[in-house]
Parts: sequence; structure tokens; C-alpha cells
Amino acid sequence: MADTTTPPEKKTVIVYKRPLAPDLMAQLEQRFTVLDFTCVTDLTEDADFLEALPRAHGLIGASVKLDRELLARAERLEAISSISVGVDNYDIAYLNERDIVLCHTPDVLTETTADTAFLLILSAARRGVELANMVRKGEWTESVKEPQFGVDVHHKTLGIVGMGRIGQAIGRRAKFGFGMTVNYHNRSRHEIVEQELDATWLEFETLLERSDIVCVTVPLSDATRKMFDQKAFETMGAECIFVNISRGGVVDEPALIEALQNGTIRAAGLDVFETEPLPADSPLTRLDNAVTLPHIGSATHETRFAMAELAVQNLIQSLQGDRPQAPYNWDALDRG
Ligand SMILES: NC(=O)c1ccc[n+]([C@@H]2O[C@H](COP(=O)([O-])OP(=O)(O)OC[C@H]3O[C@@H](n4cnc5c(N)ncnc54)[C@H](O)[C@@H]3O)[C@@H](O)[C@H]2O)c1
Ligand SMILES: O=C(O)[C@H](O)CO
Repeated sequence: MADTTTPPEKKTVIVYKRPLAPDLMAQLEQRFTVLDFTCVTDLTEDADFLEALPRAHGLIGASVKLDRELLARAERLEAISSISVGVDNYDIAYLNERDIVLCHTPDVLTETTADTAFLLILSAARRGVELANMVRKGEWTESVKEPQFGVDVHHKTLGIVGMGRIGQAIGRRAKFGFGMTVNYHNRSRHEIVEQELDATWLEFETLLERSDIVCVTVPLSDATRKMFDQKAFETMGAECIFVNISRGGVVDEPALIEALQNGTIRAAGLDVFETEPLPADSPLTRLDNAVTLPHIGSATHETRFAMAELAVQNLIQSLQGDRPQAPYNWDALDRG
């Protein structure tokens, strides 16, 4: 007898902002109806995206603030798969209320992001960008003299704020690659890390006082928002280099600009900003002692592919009703 049962309707997935490699896209298309919004710049204002949201069971992408108001339109939403480890773009309390699983991409980007931290540390300390620009502009007319010298990184004291996955990877580079002394501030102490890196946990202010270089790797949250303010920069002092690989929101940006302009701190290496892309008229784009990167912490071919691959797996598993490989809020959900 012919099978007259209708096959179950395919779930709908929206891919936004981050284009996926063809084989990853194919994995989604085999299972779901896929709506591709990766070419839309201003997603939250896009009429087609807003119209598609109520049909979506899953969202996969990054770099867009998905707030409560926007998500309320997505009545059928079961899972969000963020192609990032940071989850500050999502209203997690609201996702928990609605039993929507949020997945992210920890671990696969840790080493690359730690490399980027060292790119910033070295560039800021050795004035790499400023002096390279001098060469490019044809201004290298005599040998570099003392006013243009940088400062050493090796054997200095590094203060890591947020000794998580990335903080630890930065600490290993510092300790074993550069012979640095590593101190850290974190919500909780990590005794194994303390042994491995011979690192000391310090109160936030003490850490700032004792550091030649401060590197921030905390997530953005209510507790960390603007934790680097005028007082923090004053505590770091005139020789200190400040490196931010976390989120722009952890810094009071006008206070940082003032600290760089006044010599309250020596220099900054920044991958992240309060507003991204960094507005062209920001003083940070013009200060010689600010090295500014366009949020490329994880932006290598290998790592961005690994992140996308994990995010696709996370989404497939979530929409199949399985526990995904890297859920962020699993314990807060009914199925957790
Ligand atoms: N620039 C980039 O491209 C890039 C790339 C990856 C990650 N990041 C950022 O780095 C963050 C960290 O990533 P991770 O994988 O290391 O996360 P993680 O969770 O492993 O580490 C974060 C650490 O910060 C600590 N912490 C949290 N709140 C704190 C507070 N108020 N005071 C002190 N310590 C606190 C946590 O205890 C944890 O040890 C991400 O959330 C993201 O925002 C940026
Ligand atoms: O949180 C993250 O993963 C980065 O900021 C984006 O790669």
C-alpha cells in the first residue's frame, strides 16, 4: 500500500551576517529550509528579515544584537547558534524564559585570540604600527633615535584580567615564550593555573598597580561593564600598556582616550570598541600610542572555519532535540 503520510515539514533556519562555507551550508540545506541573510548589513532594519523571523526555528550567525524585542517576533525559535564565544549580544534571561537554547564556540578560537593579544602587546610596546607607518610614508630618513624607541616585553609583568580559556592561553605565551611574570584577577582562583604559570591572584587594583602590561579577557556583563575607567588607568600609571581583546564595553572609552592623550598610561592595543566598526572620527584612529585592530581576535581562515563548523553542528544537534556540543545556557533550560 502506498505511504500516504506527509513527511514532516522541514524546520527553517536563518543564516545571518557570517557567510558559511559551501559544505557547511549544504549540511544545513540537507536538513532545513535555509534563508540566507548574510548579505544584509543592517539586519535589524531589514523588512525581509523581520518578516522571516516568525518562521525561524533556528538562527546562526554573529555580530548582531538580538534583543528581547527582536526575538519576540521569532515565535517558533528553538535555538540560536552564535559563531562566537562571547554571548553579550543575546538577552539570555529572555532565552531561558522561552526555553531557547543558545550555543557558542568556545575553545576552537582560544589559541588564535591569544595570538592576537600578543600581536597587540608587541605592537603597542615596540610601536610597531607607528614606525611601520613612518616607513610607508617615506619618512624613514635617518636611523631611529631614542624618542622613537619602544619598551621590552620579555621579562616584564603581565596582569591578566579574566583567567579563563583565552586568559590562560595568553598566560602560557607570556610565561613560556617571553619569560614574563604573570599575575591575574578573576572571579575565582585557579590553583592549577597558578601552579602551571607560577601566577598570583591579586585584587583588581593591586593587579593594575603591579602590571607593566594589563590584558583584558573577561566577558562583557553587568559586572564588567566599564570596569576600566579613569581611576583604573590612573592606577596603572604612566609606564603601563593596556590591551583589550575582550569587548569594548568593559572600557570607559572617553576615559581611555584621555588617558592616552595625557600620558596617564603609555599605550593601548585594542581589538574591540564601544561602537563597532570604530567610527572614523574617533581619536583612537589618530593617536600614535593606540594600536587599533578591527575586531580580528579570531579572524584567521582556520579558526573562523572551525568556529562555523562547530556552530553548524551545534544548530543541527539543537534542532534535532539533542544536547549540542557547546551550549551556553543548557543548565537553565527545562531540558538541561
Ligand atoms: N576579540 C575577539 O575577537 C574575541 C575573541 C574571542 C573571545 N573574545 C572575548 O573574550 C571573552 C573571554 O573568552 P573565554 O573563552 O576566555 O571565556 P571564559 O569564560 O573561558 O573566560 C572568562 C573569564 O573571566 C572571568 N570573569 C568573568 N566575569 C568576571 C569579573 N566580573 N571579574 C573577574 N573575572 C571575571 C571568568 O571567571 C572566566 O575565568 C569572551 O566572552 C569574548 O567577549 C573576544
Ligand atoms: O566572541 C567572539 O568569539 C569574538 O569576539 C568573535 O570572534
